[in-house]
Amino acid sequence: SIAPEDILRLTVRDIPASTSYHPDFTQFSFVPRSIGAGDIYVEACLSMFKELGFIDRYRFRRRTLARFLLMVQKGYRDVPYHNFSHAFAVGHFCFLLLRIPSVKAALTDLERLSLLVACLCHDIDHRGTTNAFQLQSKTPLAQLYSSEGSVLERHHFAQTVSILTMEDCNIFEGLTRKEYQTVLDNIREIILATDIAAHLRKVSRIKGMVNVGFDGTQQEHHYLLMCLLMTASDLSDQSKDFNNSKAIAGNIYKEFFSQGDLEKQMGNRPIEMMDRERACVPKIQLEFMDTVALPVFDYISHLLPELTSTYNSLQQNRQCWAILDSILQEEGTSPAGLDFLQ
Ligand SMILES: Cc1nc2ccc(C(=O)NCC(C)C)cc2n2c(-c3cc(OC(C)(C)C)ccc3Cl)nnc12
Ligand SMILES: [Mg+2]
Ligand SMILES: [Zn+2]
Repeated sequence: SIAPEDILRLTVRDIPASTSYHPDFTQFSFVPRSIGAGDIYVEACLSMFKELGFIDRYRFRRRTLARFLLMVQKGYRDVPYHNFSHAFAVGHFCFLLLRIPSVKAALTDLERLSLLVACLCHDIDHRGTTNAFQLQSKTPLAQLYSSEGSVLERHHFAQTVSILTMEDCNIFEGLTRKEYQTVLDNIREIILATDIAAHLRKVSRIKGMVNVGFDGTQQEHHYLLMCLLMTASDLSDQSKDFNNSKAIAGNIYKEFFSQGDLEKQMGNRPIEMMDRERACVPKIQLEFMDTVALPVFDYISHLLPELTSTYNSLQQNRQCWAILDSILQEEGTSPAGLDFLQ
């Protein structure tokens, strides 16, 4: 175990290259970001579709799938957190979930296909700012979608559909009309489920499903399970070794604090979480772990016992944040910027 004061000093550099930690792509402890950058992502995505049997089952043309994946990768912006490496990490975790026998038994093949595609596409063209920012700043996206809500998520879905209409990028061309409609309906619902406000409204229904046990004859349970697998994948960075989680949190706060700076320039006062002068990162992380991340992995590990060790990693990470928080309290340092996260 790491001594508390050492946690502050640990940096991502101190940890041996994460591949030495995570020898195997098919383990939940694998750190997807450790595979580097560039087109290797597309290769890895192709092998995920292959291994899940989707290429054969839905007669994907490899060239079409490769072009689709390249357009998805290109669709992401170079922002600190909501970039393609986040999408790939989310897709990889989803890939591991979809291989679990009880998930294969619970969901239809179309639902599993919808989940993997939705994970890779769920944050396409993210600008590194929140839905609240879109509305307050009356951005073009807000002009488009403010009346429906989930502004960013509707845009992520719209971008996904537009890629499918591009030259030789429609991976679903081999599906029947009914299958095509079902997959697009699923992908829309799954991407909309990644709006944190929508998630918080829905989480009690997910808890209800966990209490009574998954019932495959209920469409509502299929829908709630897909949402739960999506949000767990979206949060999966927090279930890896603490240095990965800490580094990822650092990227998220780069986005949050840049948004806060922008809001100040626009004459608006950012909320504390976005204000680099006021935010206490470990405190926000503790609250986020307790109110959002831990419940998601608590529920999913009740449904899928294979996720127990993942839930335990989140709890360990939560403890690391608690230690960081107490150290910063004792030191009484000014609200911590991001330096200790580097
Ligand atoms: C490490 C980590 N810290 C975070 C700290 C705060 C917040 C935040 O938005 N707080 C304000 C709320 C409580 C009113 C989000 C954080 N977060 C996310 C995240 C999750 C999302 O949505 C799902 C997946 C559906 C939960 C959507 C967007 C994001 Cl950035 N992913 N990782 C993180
Ligand atoms: Mg999102
Ligand atoms: Zn995401």
